[in-house]
Amino acid sequence: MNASDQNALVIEGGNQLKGEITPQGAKNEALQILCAVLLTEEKVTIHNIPDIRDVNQLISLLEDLGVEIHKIGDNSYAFQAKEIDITYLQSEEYKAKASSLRGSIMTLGPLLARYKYAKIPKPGGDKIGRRRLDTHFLGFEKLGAKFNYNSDHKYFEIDAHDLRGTYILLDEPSVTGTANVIMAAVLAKGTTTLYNAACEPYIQQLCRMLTSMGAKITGAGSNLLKIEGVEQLSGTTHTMLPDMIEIGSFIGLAAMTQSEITIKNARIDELGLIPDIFKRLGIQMEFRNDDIFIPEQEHYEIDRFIDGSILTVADGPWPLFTPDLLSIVLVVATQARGTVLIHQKMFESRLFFVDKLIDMGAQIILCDPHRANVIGLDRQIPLRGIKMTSPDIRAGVALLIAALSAKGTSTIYNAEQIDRGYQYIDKRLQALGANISRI
Ligand SMILES: CC(=O)N[C@H]1[C@@H](OP(=O)(O)OP(=O)(O)OC[C@H]2O[C@@H](n3ccc(=O)[nH]c3=O)[C@H](O)[C@@H]2O)O[C@H](CO)[C@@H](O)[C@@H]1O
Ligand SMILES: C=C(OP(=O)(O)O)C(=O)O
Repeated sequence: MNASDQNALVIEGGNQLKGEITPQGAKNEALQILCAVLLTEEKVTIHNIPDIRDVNQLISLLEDLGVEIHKIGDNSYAFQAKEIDITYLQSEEYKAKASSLRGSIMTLGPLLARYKYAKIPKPGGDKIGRRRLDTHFLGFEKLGAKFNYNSDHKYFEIDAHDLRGTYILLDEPSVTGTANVIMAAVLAKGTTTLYNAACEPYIQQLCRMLTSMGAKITGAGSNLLKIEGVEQLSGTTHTMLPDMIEIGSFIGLAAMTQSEITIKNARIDELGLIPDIFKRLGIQMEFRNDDIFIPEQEHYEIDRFIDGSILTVADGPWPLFTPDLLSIVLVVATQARGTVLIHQKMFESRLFFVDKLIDMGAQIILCDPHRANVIGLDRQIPLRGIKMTSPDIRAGVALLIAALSAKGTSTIYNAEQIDRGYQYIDKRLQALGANISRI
């Protein structure tokens, strides 16, 4: 038995689910916000932190760097980065921990801002194609940092003795890259104008938090930010938004399993195009105050474009549709009535999980690494349970949704991929009536 066999989900499919589910705090926001605690020596209290693998690893990394951490509630922590042990960056332990998740890359900006030096191994995260980091380092260089990549030891090392605000046109609106440059710029001398910035709700939340710490940022929510450097930042209290990717996943789950589900406290105002895209797949939903009610639906029919042509669902930087939900859209389409073209523009290896769906009986043509054509089965034939391995976090949840709708038993190996981003997923879905166990 290998390691991945030891963390598997066994799913008995075909049950209709029913009930209420509350989304966890947003994983990708948490990774930014946690890194921002390094920017001040004062206390920062954070609420709604999801209890998931990536986030817990980042918290542990902060602790190793010398941040004082107190758990003050189920999902609340107090952090105080009075003194940071910069020598820890030279240790093998740091290398192992920092390279195990993507979010660790965002310690760079705060470390540069406060300690003028940072070092990081190639970060981890999903293997979903090339994940370049140029935007981060080009941005730091524009602010005056000297960057060196040690290809023997696979380390990025940066010196930033004199960070100065300037005009930066990012080469692409990278989410973590934008967060890094913002965090380096808030304590730099002078004003930084950041154009082609990412503006996902994660970034907007980071800007809100930094502003409440005393940073001077305008333009949050747009792709043009102005950051006037300040001498120092103070402590604050911040609450994470609900995870929009979990919310989209639960909408997809309800449709696929023909279930009536209410997603509680969804912060609908922050979901951008997400509800609209699921509505175009034919999924009905009602907004009840801040809850999303998804009724049991026997059939759902994929819309066409106004000119009658086949619908395409594609990803893009915010406010376009997030790439992290395309796998879910794809799986939901397998049981819809109609056809859709899924176009994953950003990542070249994120659609490769469709072979598992095809094994389960789904009708999908993988046109190339970026595009898949899904011909919905309209529940005429259920998917069949199979044994499979989860290649990445969102494919993992898409396969879980497929398994919950399928006839028979499925086993999903490598379930830690799912645990990286979904809090107690088996227990929370069991509470809705799902038949899931962990082996
Ligand atoms: C920890 C974290 O927050 N991870 C998220 C973050 O990763 P991350 O910040 O690593 O992703 P980036 O925004 O840097 O870009 C992701 C990929 O898309 C490509 N790209 C990006 C922008 C663009 O306009 N065109 C383009 O092709 C990049 O070259 C890169 O290969 O943002 C991704 C894109 O939303 C999400 O999938 C990840 O879940
Ligand atoms: C790709 C993702 O995460 P990461 O960037 O941490 O790999 C994701 O959250 O979908």
